Amino acid sequence: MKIIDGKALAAKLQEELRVRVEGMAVKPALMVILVGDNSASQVYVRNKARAAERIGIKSETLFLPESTSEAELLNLIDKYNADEQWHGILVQLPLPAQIDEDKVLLAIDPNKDVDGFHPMNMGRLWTGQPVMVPSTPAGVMEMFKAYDISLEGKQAVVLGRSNIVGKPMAQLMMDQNATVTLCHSRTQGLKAICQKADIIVSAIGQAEFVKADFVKEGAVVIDVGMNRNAEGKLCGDVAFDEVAEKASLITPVPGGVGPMTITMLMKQTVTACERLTAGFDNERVDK
Ligand SMILES: NC(=O)C1=CN([C@@H]2O[C@H](COP(=O)(O)OP(=O)(O)OC[C@H]3O[C@@H](n4cnc5c(N)ncnc54)[C@H](OP(=O)(O)O)[C@@H]3O)[C@@H](O)[C@H]2O)C=CC1
Ligand SMILES: Nc1nc(=O)c2c([nH]1)NC[C@@H]1CN(c3ccc(C(=O)N[C@@H](CCC(=O)O)C(=O)O)cc3)C=[N+]21
Ligand SMILES: [Mg+2]
Repeated sequence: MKIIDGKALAAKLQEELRVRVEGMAVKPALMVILVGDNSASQVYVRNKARAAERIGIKSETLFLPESTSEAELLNLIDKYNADEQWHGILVQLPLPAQIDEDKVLLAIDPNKDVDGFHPMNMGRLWTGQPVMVPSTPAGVMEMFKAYDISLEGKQAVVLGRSNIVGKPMAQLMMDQNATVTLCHSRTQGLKAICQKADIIVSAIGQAEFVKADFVKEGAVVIDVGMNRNAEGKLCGDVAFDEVAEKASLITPVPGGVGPMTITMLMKQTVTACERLTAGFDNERVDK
């Protein structure tokens, strides 16, 4: 068994981005909007700010109260859409109950949608013309590349069908010629499906759900989950110690997918800046 070191790979890719940004006349700028005081979200936005700083990306985090109305948030998004100094706009999810997430994602200019969550960018991904790719699945694909994991003809199983992880993950792997099975809470016979997989990507948010008997000898196991176990310790969806004995490659939590997510978000911000300063428009230009 070998551990896929997301932290080290993220550091390497961030250094490459730093060099790329050094050569840019206009420095990329990212606006992160956090509504409410979700403690996990605070950690994530702090990690994003740190990575931006290391790379030379300007970033600002707007901390809005839990009581913020949908109209207030939509107004702010309009403001940053129109403001040329910002190339990326990210609204941290989840949002408080009074705010409709779909409306918010639709309001962000697709050219500035560094999360790749706007329906336009989602649609482009599914039709094979990606511009902005959701950062978590993009980070997993970078791991496959860095560790020479070919997806060609492989049986891949994705656990979780969310718009931000499971669905784009399945699409990206299919695009690399894997045969993908997308599982969710209504899937019957989930364990047996996993047992046939060459590659398992778990993104369900259930601590230690994927056990050793789910996993074929030699499979690759990617753990996207970010959970707290009974002792309050950060852990993934995979029972790491027992699964590690069967997997050929496995990601840890922390230090696996999380740092890659942050890094791909930074990469998209750099790309958004390059495209916007070159005058590309997502809605009109087929590039
Ligand atoms: N490391 C990183 O960078 C990131 C980590 N995460 C983490 O990944 C996990 C998933 O996130 P996200 O996609 O946003 O979560 P969602 O809650 O939006 O989606 C969870 C998905 O998992 C499915 N699911 C839940 N329980 C089970 C189960 N017991 N068996 C099978 N399927 C199940 C759900 O099924 P159904 O659709 O039927 O309800 C749903 O499709 C979370 O732990 C989150 O914190 C998320 C983003 C980035
Ligand atoms: N609009 C939006 N975009 C997102 O990309 C988004 C989001 N909302 N909401 C929440 C999820 C989750 N997410 C993570 C970011 C960083 C780590 C991360 O840095 N993880 C580290 C350490 C985390 C820790 O110490 O708690 C690690 O796994 O090693 C994890 C998860 C982005 N998300
Ligand atoms: Mg909501």
